[in-house]
Amino acid sequence: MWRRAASLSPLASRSKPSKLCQEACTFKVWESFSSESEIPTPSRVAPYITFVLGGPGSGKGTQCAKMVEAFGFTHVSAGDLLRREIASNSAYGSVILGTIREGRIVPSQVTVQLIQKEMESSDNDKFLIDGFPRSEQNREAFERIIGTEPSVVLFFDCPEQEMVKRVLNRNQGRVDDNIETIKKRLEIFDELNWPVINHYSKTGKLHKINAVGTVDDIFEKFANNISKIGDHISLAKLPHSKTEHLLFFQKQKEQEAETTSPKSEHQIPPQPQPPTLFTKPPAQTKIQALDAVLKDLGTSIDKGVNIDTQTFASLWNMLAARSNGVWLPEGRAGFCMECAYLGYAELGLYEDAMALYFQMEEEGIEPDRFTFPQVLKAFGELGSFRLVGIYAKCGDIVKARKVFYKVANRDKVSWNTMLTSYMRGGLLLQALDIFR
Ligand SMILES: Nc1ncnc2c1ncn2[C@@H]1O[C@H](COP(=O)(O)OP(=O)(O)O)[C@@H](O)[C@H]1O
Ligand SMILES: O=c1ccn([C@@H]2O[C@H](COP(=O)(O)OP(=O)(O)O)[C@@H](O)[C@H]2O)c(=O)[nH]1
Repeated sequence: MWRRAASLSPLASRSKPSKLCQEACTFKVWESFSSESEIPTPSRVAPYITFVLGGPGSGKGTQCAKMVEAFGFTHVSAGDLLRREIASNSAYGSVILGTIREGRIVPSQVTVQLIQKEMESSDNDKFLIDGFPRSEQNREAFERIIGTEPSVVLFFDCPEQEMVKRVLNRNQGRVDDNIETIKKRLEIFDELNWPVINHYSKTGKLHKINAVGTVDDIFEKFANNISKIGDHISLAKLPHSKTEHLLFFQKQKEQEAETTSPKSEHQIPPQPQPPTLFTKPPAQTKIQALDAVLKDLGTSIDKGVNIDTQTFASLWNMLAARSNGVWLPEGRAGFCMECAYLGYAELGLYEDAMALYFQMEEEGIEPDRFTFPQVLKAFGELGSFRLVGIYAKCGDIVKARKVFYKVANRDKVSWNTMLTSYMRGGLLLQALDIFR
């Protein structure tokens, strides 16, 4: 579930002097804006968020528009949201206008709140957040208020000269597309955006894209980078022409509709299945992409970086590889299973998580320091008698028995479930045996 923090805490106390404090300096002006009434926390699956970073004119907006058309992401441009706020003549419009005209950054809570509203008004769960976060304060505010982190961060790397040329030719009548403001924006970008880029580089989420070249060439790199982490696009299947994009996206939607919507009202919608190991491997390109991601994550974990659960969940989605079942690269089976486990647990799919845990146990994979607390949590959330039931229903009496004997306080329900399982399996002697 993705969640939001209950309140917006002022940024002023964390700020330092100099340009770095410009957000905080204007905080008072925005205070009332950010104290709007809270909207109840939505009950939704964690969204798949991609931050799209890059200097002014690096081509973020152009590429995001293409991703929307081709793969159905929802494009949330922070700059567009702010310009919309100005156009709506809201009480804060004129202050936002002044900030943009000077090439400075609008206080984090204002932008985050606009992003939040935009995300909540969308039915989609795949977002490209363009031109945000522009500072560490932006990033921290997003994490605190929205309560989640991006799965992927893309950085469009473009030389300054090229950016200036593009912005001056943009011709959209923007108040900030003039040489003075561009200089200021580039200065601010250098000072405040690099720490964000470095942060995501350290967490292994950052993918740098060379933003010089034709729009189509860059798009291919952009889409490939997103597909490395997400399960939304298969690298091997990535189409090239515009018509192919549309057909591909249409097909994806149809497939998704088939797997998610019940055929009739009596039919139970399909539940995520625990992974089946070592089924048919996917195409070579996908194997390489998976290997690269796993290597990155493995290295980060080895270095002690705490990989966030959203990434684990994304990895799990990727590993599920839909119709092919799950394919695990050699030597990383344990790691992948743990990721999958954490993905399940984080999504609240405790039954699946526990089923996978027992599979891991059978494979001789011990939970590590990240997984173990989640195993305990899943046990607590699920109640062990339900596990006995799950196994009994699947006809796996050996596992059911194992769980049953692991539970210290066996209650009436667990005794009954175990007994019924034995009876159902025709194991009368074993059924009697549990009373000894
Ligand atoms: N690869 C490219 N080569 C040349 N011009 C480009 C390229 N990508 C975008 N542009 C143009 O550069 C300008 C800035 O692009 P835009 O997507 O608005 O950048 P950003 O959102 O990063 O500020 C636009 O006029 C756009 O048409
Ligand atoms: O998260 C954001 C995004 C944008 N802006 C302001 O909006 C301007 C335009 O941003 P946009 O992303 O639209 O343009 P780009 O910099 O990509 O050309 C920036 O210079 C900032 O003044 C901001 O304050 N916070």
